[in-house]
Amino acid sequence: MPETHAQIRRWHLYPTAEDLVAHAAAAIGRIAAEAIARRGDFHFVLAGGSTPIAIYARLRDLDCDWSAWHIYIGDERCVGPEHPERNSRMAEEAWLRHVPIPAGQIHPIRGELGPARAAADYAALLASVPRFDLVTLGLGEDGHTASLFPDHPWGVEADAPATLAVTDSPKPPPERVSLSARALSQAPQVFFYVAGAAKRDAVARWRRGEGIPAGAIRPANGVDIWVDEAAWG
Ligand SMILES: O=C1O[C@H](COP(=O)(O)O)[C@@H](O)[C@H](O)[C@H]1O
Repeated sequence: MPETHAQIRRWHLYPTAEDLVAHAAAAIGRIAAEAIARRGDFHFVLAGGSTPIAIYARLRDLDCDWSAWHIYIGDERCVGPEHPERNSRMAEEAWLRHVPIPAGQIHPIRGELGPARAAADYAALLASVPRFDLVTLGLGEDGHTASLFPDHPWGVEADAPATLAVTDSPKPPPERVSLSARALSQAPQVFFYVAGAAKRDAVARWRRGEGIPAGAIRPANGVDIWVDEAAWG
């Protein structure tokens, strides 16, 4: 559980964001193929924001059994389905509408319901999910991940709910839904994508062991952080 052990971090440093994208997309493809070979399906939690867009675009070219993929999202902004700030719309445009994953296996958070109802709705869905094989996350300039922000609840406790309703996010839009740190920590593999000089300060704080939200994601196998040189500093 997140509060009972330290975060194990494996940093993967790439010269450019393009290198990071190529290696991260290939790793996702490998993990998917292994999960499908082992159990017949692949349960994948997506990061939102702008950093993963190029990775998602790469995934369009994967040669794989798309019928075995099940897609979730780690956080959502409470705006309409077609709003430009909607994380699920970003993933749809960059990747999902270009591949034949069955529509019933793509599970957006219904941010249009507002934070409380959307969080409850998604928690009910997650209760029936057998497992996550891979969770992917980003890192905000203030150290946030998913929609877990500094000085806000992160849901690290063993009995924390799977989802949190956020009503006062410091980054717009203020209303959001996030998977809790506890839920995001329940995967054998957790990747963070971190690119660009704007993330340098957050990376430095994380490396120093400061208490940023990204540090609250503590899966038993540790986390893999894919970082470009601009963010590494
Ligand atoms: O608001 C959010 O920000 C973080 C970081 O996004 P990025 O644009 O800096 O890559 C993201 O991981 C999260 O999903 C999103 O809702």
